[in-house]
Amino acid sequence: AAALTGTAKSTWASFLKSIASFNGDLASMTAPPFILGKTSLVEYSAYWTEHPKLFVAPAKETDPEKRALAVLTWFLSTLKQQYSSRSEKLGSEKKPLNPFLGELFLGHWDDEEAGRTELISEQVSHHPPVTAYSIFNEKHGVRLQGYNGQRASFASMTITVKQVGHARLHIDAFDEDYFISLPALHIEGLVYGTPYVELEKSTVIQSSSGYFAKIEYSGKGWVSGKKNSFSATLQKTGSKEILYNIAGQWTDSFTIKKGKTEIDTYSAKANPTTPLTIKPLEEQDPLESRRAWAKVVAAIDKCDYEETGIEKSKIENAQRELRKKEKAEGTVWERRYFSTIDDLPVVNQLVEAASRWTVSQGLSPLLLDEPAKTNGIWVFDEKKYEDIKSGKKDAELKAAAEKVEEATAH
Ligand SMILES: CCC(=O)OC[C@H](C)CC[C@H]1O[C@H]2C[C@H]3[C@@H]4CC=C5C[C@@H](O)CC[C@]5(C)[C@H]4CC[C@]3(C)[C@H]2[C@@H]1C
Repeated sequence: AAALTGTAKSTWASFLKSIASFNGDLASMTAPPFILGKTSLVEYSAYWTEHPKLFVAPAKETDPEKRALAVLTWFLSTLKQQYSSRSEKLGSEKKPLNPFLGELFLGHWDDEEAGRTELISEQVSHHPPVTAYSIFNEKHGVRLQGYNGQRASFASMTITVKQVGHARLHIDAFDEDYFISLPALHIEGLVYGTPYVELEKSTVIQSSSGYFAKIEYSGKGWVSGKKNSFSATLQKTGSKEILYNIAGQWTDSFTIKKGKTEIDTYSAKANPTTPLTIKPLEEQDPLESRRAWAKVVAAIDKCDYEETGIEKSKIENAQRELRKKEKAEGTVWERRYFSTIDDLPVVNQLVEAASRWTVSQGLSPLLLDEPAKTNGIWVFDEKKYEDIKSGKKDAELKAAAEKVEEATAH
């Protein structure tokens, strides 16, 4: 990307100085106009399933080992979308819009083979920011749910982000669960004004069928020398035998080896993503992200940063007003699709099993993230979903939307 020049260069320099003293909450930072993104973080859940065929593939594998490999392959295919699609489309990472409490992102992918895969993403916490999501394909009985927040720190001109939360895949046909931990990342290229994500350290996938995958990330100048690199292994939990070795670049292609024999390769280029379908803005609920941020996005498109600030403040002031009212009434904002639970037994033993590996590598044991870090352990609430689908909650939804619209209007 072209190096920064003129005012952009000076605003970026002062921005970097401000990051040096930031408090860890990325969302609270005011970034220079050219780095402002037009996408809310609540939309990022969609990156998990832009390849519906790969998402449902495990449901067709009757052999548990091959099914675990299909899950690992799907997970690896999501990394490019999650962590580099904005740089590819926009030339660099951008600062996401900071979702307000209750902000929704709803959509689906239609694929001739996979059928319909539905996406529900909701900002379930604003302080700290936490996004929860549920993505499911009824035809193949494959469901992903999870939640995540970010803890950022800054050192030697690099922003390091640790993700809190986890993802969990369930395959109905085999009543199988996969615990998926989230990669830590750091932002490179800040000093040139073209920030991009590099993944680091390792993550694991632990299945209830007794398969364990670990993925170790490395970047340019590290062992592998190439940026966005990884190497992964799949083994039976507790066994030393490596069943499969997978290695390559998560932004490009990777090969799958059984022993010394290469049995498959995956290339992002050969796997185009399926577009997400969402409702036209006028049909969206006022809490849906693209409708809620439409005026801010329009102002950014016009490069009218004063108007951007005004429209953003309207949304932020409305949120402060709603929180104040709830405090006065002793109520809390009703999360539309998610609830918190005290414990997640189905995941605990997976986390415990996966921790045996992380501890054996001298890493810290995996935790199901202390609830305090994310204002609770968030799970998709099927009952809430059914009540909404049946229309039972129409009045409540309408009232919630009116509250937000009324608070934003003035
Ligand atoms: C205030 C700091 C700032 O604006 O710095 C300017 C730069 C844009 C760099 C910081 C931003 O970089 C973005 C990258 C974002 C992550 C990308 C992908 C994911 C995966 C997804 O499943 C969950 C969210 C996550 C972790 C994003 C979190 C927010 C990140 C780090 C943005 C930074 C503010």
